[in-house]
Amino acid sequence: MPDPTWTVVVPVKRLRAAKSRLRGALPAVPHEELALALAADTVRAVRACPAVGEVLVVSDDARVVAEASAAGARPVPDPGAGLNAAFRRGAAVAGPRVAVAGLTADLPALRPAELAAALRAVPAGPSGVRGFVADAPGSGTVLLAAPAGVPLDPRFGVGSAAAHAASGALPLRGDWPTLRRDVDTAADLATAARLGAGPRTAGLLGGPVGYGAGMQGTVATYDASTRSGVLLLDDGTELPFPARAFDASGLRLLRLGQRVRVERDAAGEIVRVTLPTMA
Ligand SMILES: Nc1nc2c(ncn2[C@@H]2O[C@H](COP(=O)(O)OP(=O)(O)OP(=O)(O)O)[C@@H](O)[C@H]2O)c(=O)[nH]1
Ligand SMILES: C=C(OP(=O)(O)O)C(=O)O
Repeated sequence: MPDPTWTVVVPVKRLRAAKSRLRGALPAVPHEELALALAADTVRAVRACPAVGEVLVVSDDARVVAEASAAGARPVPDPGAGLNAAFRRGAAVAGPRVAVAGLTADLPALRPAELAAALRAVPAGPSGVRGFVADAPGSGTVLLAAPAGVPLDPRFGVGSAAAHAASGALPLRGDWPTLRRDVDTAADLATAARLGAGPRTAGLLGGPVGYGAGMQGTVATYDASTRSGVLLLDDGTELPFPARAFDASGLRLLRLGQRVRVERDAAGEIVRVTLPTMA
């Protein structure tokens, strides 16, 4: 039997008011650009998910509406009564005979295959059970999915994972790190960047405002068996680097005393060690 086709409802707040806890996370990037990039990467991943037939973006923000339409999503006016009302409006537009999932718009690292796997995990058939995916900390919800004929009945907001479970929704269990990684804070953004943010968000992270771009130092210690070590920065700071930073360099080895360039993420962690001559 083929997988059912889902309609996914993605609500996006007015950019001016959205993602307030993230304000200032990228000091050189206007806040609305960051909020828009998170939503654009989320919608792009949902559109690329083979289990999804239609994407409804519930928003009153003109830029969000324009981008959503250009990306092949269908804009739905926000009723202006908060997040759950926005989800309910999207579900109503989809209609009662359609499988509807609500997804938050702050998942810039989302991989379409993880969304597809989570939607496959929703019990099919006449049981009438909704499924939800908790966010990485476990208290919030990133996805609430209702099979055809079952009302979405969204309970998003603080403590929504418990609220969804209490309302009879089934917690969907699976290793879906990019689906669970909603971005509320600067630390969440750094984690999403490590998981691999979508192109719009990555463009803001790695552009001229990139963290630590141009910082240089020398290799103080390097252990080939763990592919990790310590760098001595030009300002005298010693900075350990993990194997994944070395792996991202494309180099085969590092020599002690070798001069390197260091790329760090929003949280200050080294994500790549390269030679100063490398692009
Ligand atoms: N359409 C619509 N979307 C909303 C509304 N409130 C929240 N959202 C969206 O719901 C998702 C999850 O909400 P939060 O993580 O609380 O995001 P937020 O309210 O923008 O962020 P904070 O200001 O930091 O709480 C985000 O994608 C928001 O854009 C609303 O009233 N209408
Ligand atoms: C909107 C929610 O949470 P957060 O604001 O933590 O993303 C939620 O979990 O329903």
